[in-house]
Amino acid sequence: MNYRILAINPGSTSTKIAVYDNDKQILVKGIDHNTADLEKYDRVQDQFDMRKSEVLKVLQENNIEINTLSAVVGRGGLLPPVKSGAYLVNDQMIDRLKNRPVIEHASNLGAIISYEIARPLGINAYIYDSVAVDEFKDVARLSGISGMDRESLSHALNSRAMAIKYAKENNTNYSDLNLIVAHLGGGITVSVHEKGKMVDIVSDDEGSFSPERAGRVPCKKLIDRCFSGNYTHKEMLKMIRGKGGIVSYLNTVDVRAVEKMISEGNKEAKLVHEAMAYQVAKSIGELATVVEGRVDAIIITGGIAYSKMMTANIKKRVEFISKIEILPGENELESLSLGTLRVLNKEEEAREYQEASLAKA
Ligand SMILES: Nc1ncnc2c1ncn2[C@@H]1O[C@H](COP(=O)(O)OP(=O)(O)O)[C@@H](O)[C@H]1O
Ligand SMILES: CCCC(=O)OP(=O)(O)O
Repeated sequence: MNYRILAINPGSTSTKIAVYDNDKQILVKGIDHNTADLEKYDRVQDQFDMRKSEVLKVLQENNIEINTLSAVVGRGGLLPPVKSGAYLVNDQMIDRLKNRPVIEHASNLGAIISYEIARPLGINAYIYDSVAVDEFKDVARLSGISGMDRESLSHALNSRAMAIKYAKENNTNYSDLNLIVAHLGGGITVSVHEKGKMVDIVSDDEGSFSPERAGRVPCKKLIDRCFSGNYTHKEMLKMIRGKGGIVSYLNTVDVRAVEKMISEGNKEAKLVHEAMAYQVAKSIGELATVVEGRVDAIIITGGIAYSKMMTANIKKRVEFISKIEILPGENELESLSLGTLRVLNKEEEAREYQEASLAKA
């Protein structure tokens, strides 16, 4: 059977799409959205029409008729906790993402755009390995404040795909290994995978700062700033997501630009670069305790894993824990498409999204 799959990955500044004929990629395209254009929208949800029409335009320009599609898959957004793998997009999921997302995030549009393209065609829309994949053990949920549990929000799609790829390349099974995966992109999350389950993470507000996020910051100082009267709620959120991390020190989110500054002798750039590596290493060390030190490998992935300077600085601090595998870039469009192909081929089953039955069902 031949299947054609459209994969959609909305990010903070771009929408990446790919079309696969079975496991063969026939189109890949990153649609960049102008920052000034995006700032016109109050909520992520308001960008729906603009992003959907850009996706359809790219398909048209590349002579891909939408009625040749077999399924559409979007990066799963900030839902309440879900399991790993595929979910069929349904009205309940759309209602949640449109009206009550756990956090405003571009990936919330993945399911919505997919659904709106798929529905008139009479085909299914899916999400795969959502940001909200939650396989935490109970002990991982406590934050230290009753009623304020930790949340499993991570780069699950790329992190799980890289962990599975590592296992395959080493002729073993994901479910036989303990792995730590550090995803280093515009946001950074680090996850620990114990025998095929992502049992804990260090999220993008619990660990390292990243190009555009603050990571863990001193709580008391943050509270004082919130109540200083100088900032709105929206401005404070932006300070930790969007305008935090590297950009707050160096006015760029591009690690390549930071490395150029370092090569030109900029000492602050060197310190910030080193501090990020130092913080990522601390997150890896923290998660090694979850599996009591029995770590088969540490995988470093994401766009920043292309940086030899960054990976070397992380490696020197964590190689005492386990061997290091560098798998640069992010494989999200391929992971979405191939996951959906497995569903279409009936090798995997897509779950039904139901609000009440979430992660523990
Ligand atoms: N060759 C490279 N060397 C250093 N950093 C890189 C390289 N390629 C990409 N990056 C950095 O990776 C980051 C983006 O990573 P990516 O995984 O694409 O993130 P996102 O999908 O969150 O935007 C940017 O900071 C970019 O500068
Ligand atoms: C919350 C984890 C997912 C995430 O932040 O994704 P991006 O880095 O792509 O924004």
